[in-house]
Amino acid sequence: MESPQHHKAQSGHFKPVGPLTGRIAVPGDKSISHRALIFSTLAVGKSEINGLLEGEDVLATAAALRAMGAKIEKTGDTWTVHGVGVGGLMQPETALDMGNSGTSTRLLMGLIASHDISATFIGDASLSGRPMGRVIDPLGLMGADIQARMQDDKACLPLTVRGICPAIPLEYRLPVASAQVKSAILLAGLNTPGITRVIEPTPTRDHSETMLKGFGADLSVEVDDNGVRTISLVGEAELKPQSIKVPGDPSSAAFPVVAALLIPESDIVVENIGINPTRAGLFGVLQKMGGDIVFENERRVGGEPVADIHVRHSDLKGIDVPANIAPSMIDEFPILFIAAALATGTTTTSGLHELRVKESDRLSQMAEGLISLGANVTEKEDGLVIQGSDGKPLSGGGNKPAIKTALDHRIAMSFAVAGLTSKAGVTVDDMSPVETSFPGFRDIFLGLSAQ
Ligand SMILES: O=C(O)C1=C[C@@H](OP(=O)(O)O)[C@@H](O)[C@H](O)C1
Ligand SMILES: C=C(OP(=O)(O)O)C(=O)O
Repeated sequence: MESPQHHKAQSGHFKPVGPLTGRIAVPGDKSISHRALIFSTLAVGKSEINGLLEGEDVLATAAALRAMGAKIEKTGDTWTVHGVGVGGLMQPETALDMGNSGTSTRLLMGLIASHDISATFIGDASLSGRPMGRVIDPLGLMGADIQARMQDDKACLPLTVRGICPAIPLEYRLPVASAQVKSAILLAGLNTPGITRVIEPTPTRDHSETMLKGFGADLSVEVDDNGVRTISLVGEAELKPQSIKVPGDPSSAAFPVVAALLIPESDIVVENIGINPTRAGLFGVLQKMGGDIVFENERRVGGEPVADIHVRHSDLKGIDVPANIAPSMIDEFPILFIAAALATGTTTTSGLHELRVKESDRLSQMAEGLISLGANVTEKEDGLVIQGSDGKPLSGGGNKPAIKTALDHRIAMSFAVAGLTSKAGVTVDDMSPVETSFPGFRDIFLGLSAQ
């Protein structure tokens, strides 16, 4: 019932709306939700999770963990996980269907790599084109045997991981700034004797480190003078069950936040959003562009900083977005590009090669879609240069061909927001991928514009 769906395309039309007003919440953080389920599975005993994102990506992780022996159920608003303990995973009987989810795939590959089991990973057309060599290389060094389909010299799904126990502890310097690769290695390290070390020249989201410490793992982080982080994890860990509250997802909050900045007279609060600095880069960039964004009621929930985000309509100015901020807002560039297209002046982005290997090539999909709506966009190898419209709505238009979303939820949601701020509305060819990360997306916007 909860295995990932492979949907039929469902187009959507988004018309200009009046001011957005009111208070809303968005679903739970996707990164933290995946990790809450995985770490709870590795604890001995019963963990409880509140605020879990019930999007298809997270449900794919849950289904795979069940197939490897975890008992995962929902009662009322609370998810309970009866963990099997580090080293206790069972051999899954069928292939693990990861749907559209890169995080599920790469983290679970790491988990399986140091267990004496094997698993085949399959996924949808988007996921099946994404590069897996970045996890295959370090997990191979730890002793796992991974056989993948090759596509244009790139290792891709379907692939089979044959884990090894005991695996060999690894010291690994990340060649690409990726929290998924870091987390895959740490997960493999949990059931490996000795110390596993990941060296991270550019910091990425640190939820795995924070949560592993919370679950009782012996993990330390050292930061040198150049900001290079070394994460050391003592293996053969024993994790203790936890009670976890998942904050609202800043990557989902990004859509109503940008919509409220762009639509005149809007004034909204998005409640209970994670503002971990390794995730919240977009909000700082929008503030630099002149966006009226205030963090209210700042507090900590389960080790993560959280705030209510108050946003009012603002006249945005284009800026030069520094490349080193990219990891802290890597999933938010599509919606930033919409904001930039309506700002006054030029916005320049760079250092964004990674955007080409997400659910779609987000640089080319966004450039193509924005140009079709009348925006002035230049696509470079590692970023977009966008000449803003000086606040004038993009033309959009009923007879323009639908925007192509290429199975990418963030492209779909970005152009939905573009439609709300356009002259004549925007049609998006397929809104079904939105279910991967933001169930209820449309209703939340309807609520804000109806008030
Ligand atoms: O670790 C995670 O939860 C994620 C890391 C990022 O991917 P990369 O590690 O590929 O940058 C991000 O794009 C993804 O949505 C979630
Ligand atoms: C890149 C994303 O997710 P994943 O890598 O898990 O598919 C995303 O949610 O924008």
